[in-house]
Amino acid sequence: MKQRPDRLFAEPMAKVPDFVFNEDVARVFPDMIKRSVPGYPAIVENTGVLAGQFARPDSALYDLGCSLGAVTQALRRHVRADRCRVIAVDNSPAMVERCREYLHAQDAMFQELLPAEVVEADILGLDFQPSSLVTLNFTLQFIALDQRPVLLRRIRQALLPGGALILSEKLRFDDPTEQALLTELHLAFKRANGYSELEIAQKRSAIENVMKPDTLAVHRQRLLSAGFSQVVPWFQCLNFASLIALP
Ligand SMILES: Nc1ncnc2c1ncn2[C@@H]1O[C@H](C[S@+](CC[C@H]([NH3+])C(=O)[O-])CC(=O)[O-])[C@@H](O)[C@H]1O
Ligand SMILES: O=C(O)C(=O)Cc1ccccc1
Repeated sequence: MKQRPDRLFAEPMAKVPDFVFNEDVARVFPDMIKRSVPGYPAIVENTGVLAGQFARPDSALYDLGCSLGAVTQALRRHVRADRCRVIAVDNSPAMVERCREYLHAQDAMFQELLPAEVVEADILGLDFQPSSLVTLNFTLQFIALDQRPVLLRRIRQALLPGGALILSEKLRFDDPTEQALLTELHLAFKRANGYSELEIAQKRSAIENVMKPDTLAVHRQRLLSAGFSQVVPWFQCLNFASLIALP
């Protein structure tokens, strides 16, 4: 499928509107996320590999906040457990429409893929089926702070023994030196990927009210409070990390 470059914040804006996952964002999303999130391709591909170890027969695999379904595609490439199905969920109509198109294209290219359905819904209102794997790939950071514990508790309750939640997030750091260093290095990553100072500044202003990163300590404590027994970080690239949470 054709890859369009992200130029959404390239021209000066009188007032930068809050970031929303609309049609404009969906159109450039693969380019935007690869150039903005260090380690994103490695996290997506290896989420599929990890899922292969946790997936159990006759269970659901959830991709929550699926956007265009990159994680769903990785799950379908790597998971071999019998009679598993992927349930990809997003509340952005533009993302869901394109996600379905991408999955149909994957169906046309490969045989014997896991069945996948894309549901247009708020993940806070889901009635979870018994599940061996749940992924929140850069989605929890967009959920209201007071809703995060409720969502994690529901996920924990849906998880079967031997299953896992894979949680990927941008991190914030309490230590000012660590926060400043990793923020500066993330800026260098964006510049190296062709974003201008104006694009970087306007994007930052667009996401600051809608995307609220937590520290690793907050994530760990909240997961344990939600009933998870153990939290194992498996990937970090600058201020972006991914955790395995075991039921
Ligand atoms: N309450 C909600 N209910 C459903 N979806 C939501 C909600 N809030 C936000 N979203 C959706 O969560 C996604 C977050 S992007 C995930 C990337 C993807 N996982 C990827 O691996 O490519 C991360 C980013 O852009 O940094 C968007 O598609 C939102 O519409
Ligand atoms: O943290 C950032 O600076 C980002 O740009 C992350 C991001 C990536 C894609 C959509 C929204 C936020």
